[in-house]
Amino acid sequence: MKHLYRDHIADFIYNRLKDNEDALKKHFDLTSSGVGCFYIDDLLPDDIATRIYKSFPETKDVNVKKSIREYKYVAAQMDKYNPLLEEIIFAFQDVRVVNLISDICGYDAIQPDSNLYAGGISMMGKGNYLNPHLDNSHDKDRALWRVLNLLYYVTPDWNPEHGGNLEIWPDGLKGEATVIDAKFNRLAVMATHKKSWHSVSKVNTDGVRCCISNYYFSDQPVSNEKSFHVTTFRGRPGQFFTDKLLQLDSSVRMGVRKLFKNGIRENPHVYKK
Ligand SMILES: O=C(O)CCC(=O)C(=O)O
Ligand SMILES: [Fe+2]
Repeated sequence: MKHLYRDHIADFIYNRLKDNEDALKKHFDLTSSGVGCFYIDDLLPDDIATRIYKSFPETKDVNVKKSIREYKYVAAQMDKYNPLLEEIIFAFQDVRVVNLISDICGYDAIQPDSNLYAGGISMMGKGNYLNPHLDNSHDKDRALWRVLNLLYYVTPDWNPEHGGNLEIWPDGLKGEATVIDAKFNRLAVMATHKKSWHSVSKVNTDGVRCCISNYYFSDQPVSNEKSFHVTTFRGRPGQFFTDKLLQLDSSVRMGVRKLFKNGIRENPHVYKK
């Protein structure tokens, strides 16, 4: 009974993906030599997507992450917010949705992450950005590999000129970026591995770019990589000094994690139940 609503949302997600399965498979397959990805628009009926957007908290009521790496607002402790947010997040963890997305991407043994380690909701307002980075390779206990990133955007009338575009760098930061703008009611799915560089361009409008975020994990990595990496940031093309600083920052954090498996402080970005 309790999960009726998330089941109902999952039905819509499942059906929309299923109806487009072949095209999505083709797209993921075509991109997977670089960074496998696909996106699908009109994921949910417009009124549900709008209600999800309206249920986002204000940025003052979530956690800010602000450094030269990134500047954005996040929350994973979902029992503190409008319950619809928890329903939509966990709809993406419905076993039918997880299995269908695994199938589309050609991955086996995928599991969602009920701890919302680095998942949950994210909000980006004017001046917010995410520098190019690789997501942490693992889950919170470093037992599973992070293999897919699901980003569902819900801000009405968001367009590419507002910034906040997802940029994927299949040929690295010296190559061209594939841009997926954060269009209302769009789900973007991308592979995460040791070469899946991605970023979010600076938001330059007064609105807030709202996103529902989920990661999927597996006991096997996407490519034949063997070792752990922390979330690793770089400068954008042209940001020479930022790039040097971020490379140093990543190697220091990597060094710490080699010494102390779980880092020196507990990562606050999880859902404590
Ligand atoms: O918000 C997005 O489009 C990307 C988010 C992301 O890459 C991250 O949180 O690691
Ligand atoms: Fe990321």
